[in-house]
Amino acid sequence: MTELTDITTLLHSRIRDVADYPEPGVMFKDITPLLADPVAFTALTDAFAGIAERTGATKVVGLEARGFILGAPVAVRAGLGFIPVRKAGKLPGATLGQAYDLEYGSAEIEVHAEDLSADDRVLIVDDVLATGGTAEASIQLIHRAGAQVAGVAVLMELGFLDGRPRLEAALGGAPLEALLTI
Ligand SMILES: O=P(O)(O)OC[C@H]1O[C@H](OP(=O)(O)OP(=O)(O)O)[C@H](O)[C@@H]1O
Ligand SMILES: Nc1ncnc2[nH]cnc12
Repeated sequence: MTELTDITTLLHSRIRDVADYPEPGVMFKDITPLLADPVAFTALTDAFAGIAERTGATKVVGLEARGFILGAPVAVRAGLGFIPVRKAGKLPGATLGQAYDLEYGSAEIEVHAEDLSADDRVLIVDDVLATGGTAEASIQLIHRAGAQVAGVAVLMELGFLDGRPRLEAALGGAPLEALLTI
């Protein structure tokens, strides 16, 4: 087995399918088994940190909540600052906000405007790319804050929900890297 096949197999084996959660018809991809396995979690962190280095990122943005768990160790490993993009109403300072729809509902995300500047190239980290609504809204937020998007890195892409074309349009040439496609 090649190294790439190895990590793909390992990560895939640590994702649990939960049918009809959080609502009927959704196959929920649960990453908690992966988080509980230090070998898999470290391999994932290293893979994302490699993407941060290759894309010349200067900051890592994590998308609440699972993107915080995955993104914060990536920032530390890559020696970069971490910026939380939070669900609306959770950040105490001056924020920029963006509404969006996702596979099971709608929401609004916010970022502290002062956390990003025109010099920044941001790698957005999350666990799942589904419809692409969350990642697209975060790209819009980063652009509105005046910063550049270095790329989007996700653990898994749910290919049947067609998030990629939508996101690639928003990314304008920056890479969308999915370690697994389901
Ligand atoms: O591509 P999309 O259709 O936007 O869906 C993907 C998003 O949905 C999930 O987050 P969720 O909002 O459920 O929040 P959580 O991490 O707090 O559980 C997931 O962690 C992604 O952020
Ligand atoms: N099917 C799914 N599993 C886990 N997280 C998700 N976010 C959006 N859709 C999801």
